[in-house]
Amino acid sequence: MTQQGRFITLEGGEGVGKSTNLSFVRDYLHSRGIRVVTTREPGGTPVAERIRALLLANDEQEPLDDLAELLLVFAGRAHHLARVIRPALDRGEWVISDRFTDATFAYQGSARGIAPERIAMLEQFVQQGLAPDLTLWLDMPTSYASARLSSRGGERDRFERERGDFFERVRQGYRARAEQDPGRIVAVDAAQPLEQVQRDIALRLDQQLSSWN
Ligand SMILES: Nc1ncnc2c1ncn2[C@@H]1O[C@H](COP(=O)(O)OP(=O)(O)OP(=O)(O)O)[C@@H](O)[C@H]1O
Ligand SMILES: Cc1cn([C@H]2C[C@H](O)[C@@H](COP(=O)(O)O)O2)c(=O)[nH]c1=O
Repeated sequence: MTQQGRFITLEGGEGVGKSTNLSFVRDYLHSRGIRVVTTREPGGTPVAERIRALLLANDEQEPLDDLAELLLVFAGRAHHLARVIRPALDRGEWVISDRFTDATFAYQGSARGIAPERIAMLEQFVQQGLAPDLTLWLDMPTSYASARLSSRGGERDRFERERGDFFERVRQGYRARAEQDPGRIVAVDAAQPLEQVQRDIALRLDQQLSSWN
């Protein structure tokens, strides 16, 4: 009998350590004999990566409209679900994604100001009830994240160039999601040294694995 695949997402603002800890979660689950597919949003397939490039591009000549941004996010997600996420779950593999729909509520909803009801409508239409089983929300003060991003260097994408309280609104958006769905979304204090962050994640994964068995 094929085991049921599980869907885990990592969420949080810019530079909180999602990619770093996604590798940790993948290796942790591998070490327990679980077959894992890792992916990311926006992106995750060649077509969805082209949509990602559109979303992240800095085009000062023609700034992207907020509603167009939202629809592009869901267009990429529909394709990603059809080509990668659903097939992997159907094969009994676990999927770990660097960001998913909580990011849409935080960025397009809380930060850009699109009504959550509109996002929820698209969520239902595109995902047809499919949602993460567990979300690790890596949370830390926005000033820490911006210091980490500065030390990483490189050119900033369209989101990373946002100013004012944009990232504070993103953080509030994630907090609101976590309050609405405390059984699924677990806050992890991402301002701690990496070893402690990963001890907290491992503890949470252990609890979750035993409750799923
Ligand atoms: N707990 C930690 N303490 C200190 N530095 C960390 C910690 N976690 C990650 N970092 C460092 O912070 C930087 C950003 O980490 P990472 O790229 O994993 O974040 P991210 O959330 O995936 O970023 P992005 O939003 O840009 O995709 C990297 O240089 C990483 O090594
Ligand atoms: C899934 C998703 C993502 N975004 C934004 C958030 C980030 O700024 C970029 C992705 O870059 P990163 O390397 O993962 O930091 O996309 C968004 O606005 N809405 C979404 O649903």
